[in-house]
Amino acid sequence: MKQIETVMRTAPVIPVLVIEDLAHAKPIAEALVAGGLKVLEVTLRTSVAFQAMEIMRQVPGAIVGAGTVLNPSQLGSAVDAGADFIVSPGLTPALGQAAITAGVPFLPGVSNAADIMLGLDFGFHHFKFFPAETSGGITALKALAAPFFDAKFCPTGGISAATAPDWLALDPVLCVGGSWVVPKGAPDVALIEATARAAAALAQ
Ligand SMILES: O=C(O)C(=O)C[C@H](O)[C@H](O)COP(=O)(O)O
Repeated sequence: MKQIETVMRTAPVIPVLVIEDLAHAKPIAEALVAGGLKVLEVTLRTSVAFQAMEIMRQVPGAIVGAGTVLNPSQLGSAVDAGADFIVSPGLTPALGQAAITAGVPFLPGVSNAADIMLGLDFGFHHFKFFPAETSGGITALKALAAPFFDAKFCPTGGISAATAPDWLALDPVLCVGGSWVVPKGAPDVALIEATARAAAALAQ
């Protein structure tokens, strides 16, 4: 199992995926990996999310994590479904403890100093800055990164192909997350692969 820093350094962009139809799982994962984005975050927002993760994990090269993990029960189910890593929009003591107990790479969501301090208490140094744009954007992350000089971030929420390079230029930012790579609906695999290739090319 990879460390969360290794996962974050694999590609500059983590596509945030909302899979509504299980038939879309394989073609989307194949197109993303072909385009150079190997790290995939499947949000637990749909009833087929766990099955989608299992299908995507069969695609050679794919590193598949679960997103929108809100509590220990969902974390346990995601680990059972083979999640390579776990992403949450926020951090609670119960979820932090569950991630440590499970020994799974974990990227907890933070949006302020207290969130980061809770994470540090657990020994976490890698965070999803969420929701990135509405939490103050680049200015806010720069301010937070000053006292928390050891912390590394994956800003997510409101980031686009146009703004991703500005975030990736920040030292503590190892990658960004975003749903822009895979538009909703039936997958246009050629478009997804091309968008992924452009995103992968943003590597620092
Ligand atoms: O579902 C989750 O786990 C989340 O925490 C939220 C997602 O990461 C963001 O909604 C993605 O943001 P957009 O790229 O602006 O669509």
